[in-house]
Amino acid sequence: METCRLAANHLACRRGERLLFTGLSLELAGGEACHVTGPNGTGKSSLIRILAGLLRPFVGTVENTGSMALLDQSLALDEHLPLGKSLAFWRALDGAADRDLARLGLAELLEVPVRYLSTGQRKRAAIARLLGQNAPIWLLDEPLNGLDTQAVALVEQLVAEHVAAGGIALIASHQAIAVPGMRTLALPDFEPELA
Ligand SMILES: Nc1ncnc2c1ncn2[C@@H]1O[C@H](COP(=O)(O)OP(=O)(O)OP(=O)(O)O)[C@@H](O)[C@H]1O
Repeated sequence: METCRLAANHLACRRGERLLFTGLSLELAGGEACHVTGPNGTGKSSLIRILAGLLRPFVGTVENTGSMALLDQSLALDEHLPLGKSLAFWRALDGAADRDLARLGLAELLEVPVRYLSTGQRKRAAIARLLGQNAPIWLLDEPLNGLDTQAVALVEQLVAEHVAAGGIALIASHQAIAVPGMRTLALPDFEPELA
């Protein structure tokens, strides 16, 4: 896997008139995972979006070496196509074979239109897309939502494998997630006054 690094320098995040967090710095090298925790509304998803380059920080900078793949609540698959064809669209762009479809329990669902997939099946499909991107840096926003116990264990295993192979995983989740050696970053539950 290509060398990777992800650093956030003195980030502050403003949403509307609220300052969600300030002075947030982190640095992750290849082989490291971080679990971002915090009560509802503290800014876990906002942090992930800032790191992904989808939201401008109020203050601070993000640096990354290596490409990033984002897993969040949106599913970037054509709802009207069967799952297999929808994944094939991205496979043609990524130039990589779909990985682990059987392991994700998707092999039997390739003929099913994406719009008919259940919540957990949609999440599994999103994970297939994540794997297909072959990105060294994973940004995962609530990756366990909607998954059954077996699938939760599979995600934990996939993250552990990714990190063991030299990748980075940053995971925002309310739920406990077991990955060996993973650090925790707890977002504070407070609202600093805007200057
Ligand atoms: N576009 C927006 N404009 C104003 N406020 C916003 C916007 N998007 C989100 N917020 C607010 O920012 C705060 C943080 O939202 P965010 O989704 O980052 O929190 P979270 O920690 O991921 O929450 P949860 O645990 O509920 O998923 C919330 O109070 C939310 O209402």
